[in-house]
Parts: sequence; structure tokens; C-alpha cells
Amino acid sequence: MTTRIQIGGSAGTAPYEVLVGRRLLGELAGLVGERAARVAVIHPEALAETGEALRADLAEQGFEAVAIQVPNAEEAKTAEVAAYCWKALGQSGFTRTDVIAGVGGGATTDLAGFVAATWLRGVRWIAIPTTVLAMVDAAVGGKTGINTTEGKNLVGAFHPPAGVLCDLAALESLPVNDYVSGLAEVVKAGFIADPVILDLIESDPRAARSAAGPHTAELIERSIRVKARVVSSDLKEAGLREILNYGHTLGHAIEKNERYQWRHGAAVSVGMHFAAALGRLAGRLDDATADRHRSILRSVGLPLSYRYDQWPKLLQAMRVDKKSRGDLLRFIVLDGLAKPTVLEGPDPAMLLAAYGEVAARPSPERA
Ligand SMILES: NC(=O)c1ccc[n+]([C@@H]2O[C@H](COP(=O)([O-])OP(=O)(O)OC[C@H]3O[C@@H](n4cnc5c(N)ncnc54)[C@H](O)[C@@H]3O)[C@@H](O)[C@H]2O)c1
Ligand SMILES: O=C(O)C(=O)C[C@@H](O)[C@H](O)[C@H](O)COP(=O)(O)O
Ligand SMILES: [Zn+2]
Repeated sequence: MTTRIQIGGSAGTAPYEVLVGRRLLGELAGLVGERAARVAVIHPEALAETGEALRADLAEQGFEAVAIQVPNAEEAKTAEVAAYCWKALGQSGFTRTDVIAGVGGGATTDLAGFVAATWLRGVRWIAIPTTVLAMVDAAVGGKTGINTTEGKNLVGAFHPPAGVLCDLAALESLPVNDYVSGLAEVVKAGFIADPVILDLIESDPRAARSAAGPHTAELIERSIRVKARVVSSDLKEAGLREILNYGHTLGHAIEKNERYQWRHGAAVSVGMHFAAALGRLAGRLDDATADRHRSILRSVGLPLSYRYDQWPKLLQAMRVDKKSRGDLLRFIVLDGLAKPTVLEGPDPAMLLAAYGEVAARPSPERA
């Protein structure tokens, strides 16, 4: 059965649908539409076969189809790789009525969407997410972008896709580490808006780590619905959308500090652990809900800690977070379960104390 989740158009953009189910790739040609002569399928190395199969299928249906292979993971989210894609589009004679399809994890869909946003100042694109994280978060909502050495997603555009195809069969080939990292955004959706997600994971954390688990489709659909509700009313992050950044202020700083070698979800997991400690120290969050962060993230195998000695660098990196305003650091914290709010300019001592609660110190014998 296919579930269809509507994303309302806002800020002058068209509404679109997120489809969740199986055998959905047949929907692609219809979404591309008759006005397009050309389709570029942007895919990572890991999905070379899928990319080629999609290209061949589109070609059979009469489109001039090209496959553009990009590096796996964050290696694809660079200005150099975007320029490589622009060159391929130019060489294919890509016009404003042509369409880009981004198939892969969140790194690929972020890049493909960014290339679509910038080519000829904006062409249509379709997202075909193949990781948990991309299905529940990255492919939905129109945030597209690339990283720079100075920080995560510092260059980008709001450019919603024309449609999103979440084919659950794709998750069967995903390495468990990548599957689990996507659960961080699922847990995030649970804490900020839909606690049933947390109950489902806690009912069988082991099963939650696998595409074959009994609640896989429900966890994915519930998380998409959380995102759909938020981005439908605030595409450009004028206010409400900031709640989707829960755990990301520290998470993005860790990613930068690791030169983008950590998975995004793993970094966000540490970031949520920190945000829970901060919320508690700020007198907003009760102990039980703060502790629940630790137990649920640990139960699915997500990391909770990062190196204590890195705090000065992390603090510096957080200053260029997109939620910052001038010198004011801003964090999403919880006032209680599913009650996200903004904490502005917390005392530096409180920040350090929160980090101290989640950081890993060297053991005395190794120090
Ligand atoms: N735009 C947004 O709103 C938004 C939201 C959340 C995250 N993101 C971004 O998403 C990115 C993380 O995405 P991710 O966790 O999906 O990681 P990813 O895209 O790096 O994918 C992880 C790895 O899995 C491979 N892969 C993808 N699908 C596969 C499959 N079905 N089978 C086997 N291998 C597969 C990829 O090639 C890559 O090597 C980050 O860059 C993050 O900033 C964006
Ligand atoms: O969609 C959003 O808005 C989010 O914040 C979702 C996040 O999970 C995602 O990682 C997003 O890319 C972060 O955006 P950024 O603006 O902080 O770079
Ligand atoms: Zn994220």
C-alpha cells in the first residue's frame, strides 16, 4: 500500500506529495512530466546500479536521460562536485523545462536539490531518498545545500522538490550503521512533536534498527508527517521550522570538527543529548524526559558523547550556526516532551556544564 503525505505550498511554492511504499520507481516518469525532454539522475557511487536502472528506464520512456555519478556521503556536498554537475547539465543542453532526479541518501538529495536550485536559477527536481534519514527528513521540505570548510550547509537555497518517492525496499541494502544514524532524526521527531515514535522504538529497540522491523513504515511515516506539518507552514524558517534543528547546533559543530567524516545522524544524537542536558540545566526540562534521551539513543546504538577537550572549537563553530543572530547563540530546547522552544544566549558556564554532562573525558590511566 502506498501512503501519500501532502506538503502544502508556502512562500509561493507549489504543493507536492511524499509517497511512501514499495515499487514506487514507476511513478518517476509521471512526476517528470511531459514538458521535460531531459532528465539528469544524480546518484552516489554506492547506488551506481540504481542510478543506471533509472536512467535506462527514463530513456526507454522517451526522455534524453543522463546519469551523473557523485561521491558517496558528505564528499558530494562540495562546491567542486556541484560544479561538476553544472558542467554535465551544460554539456547535455539542460533547459528550464528539464528535470533533475536525486537518488540516494541525504547528502545526495541535498546536493541534487542545490544543483536544481542553482541551474538556470531553478529547475524542477524530484527526490528519491534511499536512507532512513533522507526519507524522514532530508528529502522533505526543500532545504538544499552544500558544506564549506567553515561549516555545515553554509551555502544553499530553499528549493522544494516536485515530489518525493520513498521506496522502502531501498532500505534493505543500507548498512546498519547508516540505518541507525537515520534513527537520530526519527527520535528527534519523537521528542519535538510525536512521542508515539518514542514509544514504538522503546517497545523493541532492536527491531527499530532494521528495515524488517514491525514498525518501520509507521516510524518513517510519522516522522515525515512531523516534518510535513512544520515545513508546510514555515518553508523559509521564519520561526516554527527552527524546531527541526533540535540537536543540530552542537551536531553540526561536531560534523565540522570531524571534517564531515562522522554521519550527520550520529552527530545529531550527541547534539540532542547535549540539548536535553541544557534544557534541564536551564530549568525547562524535567529529569525524566532528559534521561529518556540517553536511554533511547543508547538503546538503538547511537553515540551520546564527544571529546571533552574539543569544547572551545565546538563553541567557536556554533557561532556560525544559522540560528545565531549576531553574537547571540540560540538553541532549540524542550520545555517538556513535545514542547520545543528557543533558548537564547545561555550563560557560557551553563553551556559548559551541559557539555560536561555529555562529554567523554580521557580515562585517568590514559591521561
Ligand atoms: N535538507 C534537509 O532538510 C536535511 C535534513 C536532514 C539531513 N540532511 C543532510 O543529509 C545528510 C545525511 O544523509 P544520510 O544520513 O542519508 O547520509 P548519506 O547521504 O551520506 O548516505 C550514507 C551512505 O549510504 C550510501 N547509501 C545511500 N543509500 C543507500 C542504500 N539504499 N544502500 C546502500 N548504501 C546507500 C550513501 O552513498 C552513503 O555512502 C547530511 O548531509 C545532512 O546534512 C539534510
Ligand atoms: O529541515 C530543517 O529545517 C532542519 O533543520 C532539518 C535538519 O534535520 C537538517 O539537518 C537540516 O539540513 C539542517 O539545516 P541547517 O539550516 O541547520 O543547515
Ligand atoms: Zn538533520
